[in-house]
Amino acid sequence: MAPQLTGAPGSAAAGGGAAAVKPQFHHYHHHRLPPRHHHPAPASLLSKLAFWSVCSLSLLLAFLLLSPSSAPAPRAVPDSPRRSLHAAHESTASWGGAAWEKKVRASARVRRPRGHSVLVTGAAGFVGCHAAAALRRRGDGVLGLDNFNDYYDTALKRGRAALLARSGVYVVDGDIADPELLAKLFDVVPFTHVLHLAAQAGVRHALVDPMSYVRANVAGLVALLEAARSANPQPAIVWASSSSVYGLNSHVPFSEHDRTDRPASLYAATKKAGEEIAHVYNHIYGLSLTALRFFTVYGPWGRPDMAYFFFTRDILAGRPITVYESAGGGSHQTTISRDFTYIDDIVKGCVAALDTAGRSTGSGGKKRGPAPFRTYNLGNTSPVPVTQLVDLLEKLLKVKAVRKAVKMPRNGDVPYTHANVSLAQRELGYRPSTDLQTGLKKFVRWYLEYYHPDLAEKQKRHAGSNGKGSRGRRGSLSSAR
Ligand SMILES: O=C(O)[C@H]1O[C@H](OP(=O)(O)OP(=O)(O)OC[C@H]2O[C@@H](n3ccc(=O)[nH]c3=O)[C@H](O)[C@@H]2O)[C@H](O)[C@@H](O)[C@H]1O
Repeated sequence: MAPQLTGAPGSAAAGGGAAAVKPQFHHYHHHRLPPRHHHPAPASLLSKLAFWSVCSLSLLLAFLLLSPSSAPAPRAVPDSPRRSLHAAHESTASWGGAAWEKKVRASARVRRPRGHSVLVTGAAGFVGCHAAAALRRRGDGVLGLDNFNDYYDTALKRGRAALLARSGVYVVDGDIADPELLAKLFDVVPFTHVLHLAAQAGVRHALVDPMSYVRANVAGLVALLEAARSANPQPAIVWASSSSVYGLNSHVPFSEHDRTDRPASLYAATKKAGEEIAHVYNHIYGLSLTALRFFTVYGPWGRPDMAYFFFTRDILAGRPITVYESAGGGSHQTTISRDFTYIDDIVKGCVAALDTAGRSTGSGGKKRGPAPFRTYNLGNTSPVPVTQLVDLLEKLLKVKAVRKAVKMPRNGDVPYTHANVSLAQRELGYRPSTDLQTGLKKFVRWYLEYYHPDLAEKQKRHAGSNGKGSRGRRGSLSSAR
């Protein structure tokens, strides 16, 4: 039975709990202070002094109790659920306790011979939820981890997690930057692999909130690698880097041998930093590490901050869309293009990377021999101009877009991406098979069913009367069927 996913936006507001303990003394203080020249009787003065001392002490106590750094939690197994209160994302989620551990173990239990036990970080994210579902479908043990932050609509993230829950994948509500939680997870489950997809994504948003990129993509990655290198056994790690590391590289198609030292955005710089950090952990601790450079991934259950997604929303609402049309000063390209890659192709690449990842060699925090260190492009190999993306959306939505063509601003975007995937093809058997038109059709069908079920129904009836009927798949993560 398909879940109803069109409800109100999620209520999991990050950091909302702090307001409840904020002292509201300002007005009280102001109104009750005695007049300046009034001399109260000694007894009354003493009782006032006592009253304010108690207030100050309570405030100090409340501050100390709620401050994460002042109350380091012990590494011991907590009997009752614990609240995560970490600076990177003030998750109000609780974890720990016997019932929680049972759920964690059940989710990570392998159900096929020689299957993997995989921790998927960012499991309530776009790629994370599809990858977790695919691994679970073939019988791998899968545990999700996600902090459900509000970078975009948390209801969408909760919806993805709800679907995963139905297929037996539990998504722990917690942060990758929470070392105690990570240590606990590795204590409870001897993960063979980590698919690390939790990150602060989005190229342009880095102009707005640069520190969120440093926290998630640098500090968060280090926290995860620290936990993995101390784990016994050490897992093999496959993680999401980005096509954006190629930055101002003008040699096309982009190959893994090309320069990646000229990023155009802070997002790209943090992903590039991640690749270097990963090398350190491979070199010192013998962790098996594979970086996958994703090229503009799109599809059902996608990210609302990406152009194909918000273009769809705005076209349907009759709002103008801004289409970047020329690079202005680029050496060889004038058309802004992307190597748009369909989610199912990316998931196949992730699964193949997990299957082919050699083992980590360290134990007890020490390297015992060389471990694999790999980097692969996962793209589609056929760039499409953004103007053509809009043409396709107009056709599929049957609505004309109100286009505002502008020269690409200097906002971190690069003019052009194009993947050379021959290395992934050779070593992972990666062969992208979905062109943009086919993939967008699947995205649009999902989008309408999720956000505009009436419109979806109308389109279906129309297609049915033309002999092209399709069965609704609302609430399903298997987008390829
Ligand atoms: O491959 C990656 O590593 C990255 O892919 C994605 O970034 P991008 O390729 O930039 O995708 P996206 O924002 O959808 O813009 C698509 C096109 O629309 C153009 N664009 C964008 C906005 C706008 O208003 N107008 C416009 O023309 C824009 O100039 C661009 O040409 C992920 O978001 C990122 O997290 C990272 O994973």
